[in-house]
Amino acid sequence: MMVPLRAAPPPEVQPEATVTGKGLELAFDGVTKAFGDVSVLKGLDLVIPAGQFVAVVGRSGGGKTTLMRLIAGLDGPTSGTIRIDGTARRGLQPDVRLLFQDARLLPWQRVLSNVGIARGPGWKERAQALLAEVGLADRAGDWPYVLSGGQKQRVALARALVTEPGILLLDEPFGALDALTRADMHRLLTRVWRQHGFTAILITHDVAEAVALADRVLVLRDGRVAEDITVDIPRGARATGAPRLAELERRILGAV
Ligand SMILES: Nc1ncnc2c1ncn2[C@@H]1O[C@H](COP(=O)(O)OP(=O)(O)OP(=O)(O)O)[C@@H](O)[C@H]1O
Repeated sequence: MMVPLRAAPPPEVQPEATVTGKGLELAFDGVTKAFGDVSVLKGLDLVIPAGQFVAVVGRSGGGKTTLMRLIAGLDGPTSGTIRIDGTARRGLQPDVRLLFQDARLLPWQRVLSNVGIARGPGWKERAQALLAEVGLADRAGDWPYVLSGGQKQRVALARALVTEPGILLLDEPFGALDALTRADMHRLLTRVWRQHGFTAILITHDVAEAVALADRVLVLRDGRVAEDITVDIPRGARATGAPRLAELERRILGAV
């Protein structure tokens, strides 16, 4: 039997992202983090809806990595609560994955095994499919040392996605790449974010990167969110350098 096709909505109301809705909501209630006498985060109140792409910018030492470590469960807040989909976060959780500036691949494992690090039934097929998604289908049998920096980051991205995380934390993942490779990675990340629907939190020093990728940019200053800026420009229009984009960049730079 033929399944009737649903009529596509007119282009002007078509949602920009085809998110499958696996992202998790992240909430901070009065989150404080102190190291000795120094408060790095000072009572953060924030809700990041499921599936949103948020960039966090701020000066060096502003607490960005500390924030990531708290979300990842690598460290706990001094006071306050972090909730993931309404539940207080405790310790490491498999639905939150991290991507760092260095790919951190296991040098003694081939590319396929690096991606399929969480074994289990069907892991090879799953790892192979993810390698294809990041454009490395033909590199499954290679050792990590033969890959370029950008290719290593693609493998790390595939590995992060293998457990279908609800939240992906990206701590300056493209900082070490050249401009062209970085632009390729931006396109790839946008594509997989749409495809997989995770909530993305990207730390970056690069304001242009923040407004190119995110729905929302948080400026972290003196342990607080100094600015919370919505990037109200469709992604398709961002590459062309819309005047509104330059205006947002100036505003963010001013706040940093
Ligand atoms: N384990 C720790 N013990 C003591 N102080 C710490 C610890 N971790 C971080 N800090 C301090 O907290 C402050 C914020 O550090 P954090 O790494 O979060 O900043 P950042 O915004 O990520 O900086 P960068 O952009 O340079 O990576 C810094 O002053 C740092 O020295």
